[in-house]
Amino acid sequence: MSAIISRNWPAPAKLNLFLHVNGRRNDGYHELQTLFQFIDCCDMLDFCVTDTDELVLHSNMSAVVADNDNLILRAAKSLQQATGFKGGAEIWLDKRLPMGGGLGGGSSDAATTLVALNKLWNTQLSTEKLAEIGLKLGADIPVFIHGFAAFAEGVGERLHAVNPNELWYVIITPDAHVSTADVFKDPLLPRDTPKLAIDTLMSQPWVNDCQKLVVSKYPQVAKALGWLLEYAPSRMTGTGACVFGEFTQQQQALAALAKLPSDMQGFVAKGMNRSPLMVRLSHP
Ligand SMILES: C[C@@](CO)(OP(=O)(O)O)[C@H](O)COP(=O)(O)OP(=O)(O)OC[C@H]1O[C@@H](n2ccc(N)nc2=O)[C@H](O)[C@@H]1O
Ligand SMILES: Nc1ncnc2c1ncn2[C@@H]1O[C@H](COP(=O)(O)OP(=O)(O)O)[C@@H](O)[C@H]1O
Repeated sequence: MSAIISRNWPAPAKLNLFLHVNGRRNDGYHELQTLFQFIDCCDMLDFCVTDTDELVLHSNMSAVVADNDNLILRAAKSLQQATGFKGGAEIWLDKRLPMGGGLGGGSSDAATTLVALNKLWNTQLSTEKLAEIGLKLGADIPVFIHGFAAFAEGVGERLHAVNPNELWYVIITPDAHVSTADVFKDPLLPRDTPKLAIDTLMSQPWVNDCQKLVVSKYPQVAKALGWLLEYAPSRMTGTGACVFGEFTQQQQALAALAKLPSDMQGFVAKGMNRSPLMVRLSHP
């Protein structure tokens, strides 16, 4: 009998609708306040439970990230260790999201792996426990595990559900790799934005405190943002390099994208306050 494959587990991307750096902690990490919203563009994962403890990943990105470094295998291993589960899994990743651009695809893949395997292995960890395991692998993983748009504090682990408008976005992926570590190391990064109270979020102008620094160092990001600002309110997500412009109508977003110069790459996406992962979780 052939093994059963559980298919089509989505790992959506996120945007940081704003990102404030409030200070630096003693351990070197930065205190942030950010507003996470998912978008309807996803990597897709399939899983098959196996009898031995082996974890095997098949993907269309393996040449870029070594298996040992892949957050998917690291997440699966962490779940085995936390639960003592004796079996393993074969995992297929269809990588569709641009990597390392502040869209959180790697973190989302890890979150989907934890949520899916917890169900398929019947290990029955709570969402909070999964988020705790995820946080050790990356600061953005908990929000993908909880699956609701959130105002996040700390390094991104203290989450409060919020409902920002689900707008349409034109997202540009500049041809630049921005290292998160380098941005946070830079002496020119502003680190003193006063903390916001949650009830004032929607009435504040939304900014990304990393943007000015990244724009000054990466002409490709400056160019993409400059172009987008001609059409819509626009910002960078995370520590870059991707930038997004906000549109109320899909049609407007598509019309702007159609004018994108041929030396830039981009796509249109819809904001989602509920992750498609949660919808998949409720299906067999
Ligand atoms: C700032 C965000 C916003 O979403 O940027 P993006 O990664 O999405 O661009 C994330 O929280 C990023 O989280 P994560 O992706 O886990 O960060 P990592 O790559 O592990 O961080 C690399 C390095 O950046 C520094 N770092 C990271 C996060 C933080 N709150 N303070 C820091 O000082 C640390 O030196 C860390 O070793
Ligand atoms: N499954 C994965 N998908 C994408 N990146 C991964 C994965 N596993 C590990 N990584 C590493 O994590 C880094 C950050 O990836 P990603 O989450 O896409 O970007 P960001 O953190 O900028 O939002 C990548 O550059 C890559 O080295």
